[in-house]
Amino acid sequence: MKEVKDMSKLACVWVIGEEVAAINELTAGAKTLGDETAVLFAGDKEQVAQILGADKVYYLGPLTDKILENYKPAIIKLVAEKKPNLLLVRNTKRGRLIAGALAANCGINVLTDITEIVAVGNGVETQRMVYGGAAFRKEKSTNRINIACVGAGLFQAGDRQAVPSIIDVDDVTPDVSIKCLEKKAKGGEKVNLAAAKRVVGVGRGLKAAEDLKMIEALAAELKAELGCSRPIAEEEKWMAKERYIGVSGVMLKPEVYIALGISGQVQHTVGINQAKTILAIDKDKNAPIFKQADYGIVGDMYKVVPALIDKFRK
Ligand SMILES: Cc1cc2nc3c(=O)[nH]c(=O)nc-3n(C[C@H](O)[C@H](O)[C@H](O)COP(=O)(O)OP(=O)(O)OC[C@H]3O[C@@H](n4cnc5c(N)ncnc54)[C@H](O)[C@@H]3O)c2cc1C
Repeated sequence: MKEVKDMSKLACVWVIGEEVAAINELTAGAKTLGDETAVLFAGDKEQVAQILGADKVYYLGPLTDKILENYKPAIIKLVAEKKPNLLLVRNTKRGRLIAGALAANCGINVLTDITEIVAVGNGVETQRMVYGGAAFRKEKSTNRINIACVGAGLFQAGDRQAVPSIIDVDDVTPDVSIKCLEKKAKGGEKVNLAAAKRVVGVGRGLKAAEDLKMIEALAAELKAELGCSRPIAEEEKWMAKERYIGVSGVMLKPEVYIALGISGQVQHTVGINQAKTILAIDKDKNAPIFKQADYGIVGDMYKVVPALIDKFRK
């Protein structure tokens, strides 16, 4: 029987990256957008086996004394040769830099900070936030090749994934005008809030860092991850930056989000738009968070949270 092309998909979508978890997440998205998927990976060769879901992995080389950008010549050559319809990179400084280099060298359109992407004809339609998260803009790119910079949590890696075939790219001459001198493990915690099913978020309603114990106790009862609004991480520094939710932080997709002492400014709420159920607790009945919440409790969180912990324990 003749092969039937799925018209809602592009012929070929690639993912470029160096972190396996991020690559697997982007690959899950690539599979929804393209018939054929491939990953361009630079890093520890042993990690290639952990890359799942794509049809192929092009292995560029290690990153011991190098950075991903050093492989720009090989990436540009491969893209110019194979002409995938769409490339996906993480929306990080490094990902954006690769996107810029590809745009300059291969005439590719760069689609930044996207919150939604669908294949349309031979191009893509994307949505992204503008005015600091106060509004969304839809864009359509009909360019032959596009590269989208995607934040954490837009796609979710599946559980059972196919093992790709591995292709060692052999004519790689890294451009080492920038050399990696030292790598240090990042201090603090590693958390993937974007994948959490339940999240308890706390805001400026919290009076002191030590009161976090009360919030942690609630999160523990609910088997939930802890998150926060930006001021709690950036200003107070009571929680790691990886834990703040919103336009400049993490985008959540949990079953349940509980907002404690968070007023609900748009820069925060865009990060919880995709939560299935939102419960808000705030002492101000006019707090904007109540407009978005499915359930609301107007009250002092210092009274409501211990009462909830008590109830859950019983
Ligand atoms: C460009 C830009 C990007 C930004 N990006 C982000 C982002 O990604 N994420 C983010 O979160 N913010 C972001 N912000 C900041 C954002 O605009 C808000 O300032 C921030 O979200 C407010 O945090 P909050 O709700 O914790 O604090 P507040 O707005 O001060 O709200 C505190 C709430 O706690 C309530 N409260 C006080 N005491 C109690 C109590 N005892 N019990 C119950 N309720 C109580 C108050 O009634 C109030 O509603 C950004 C801002 C800009 C300009």
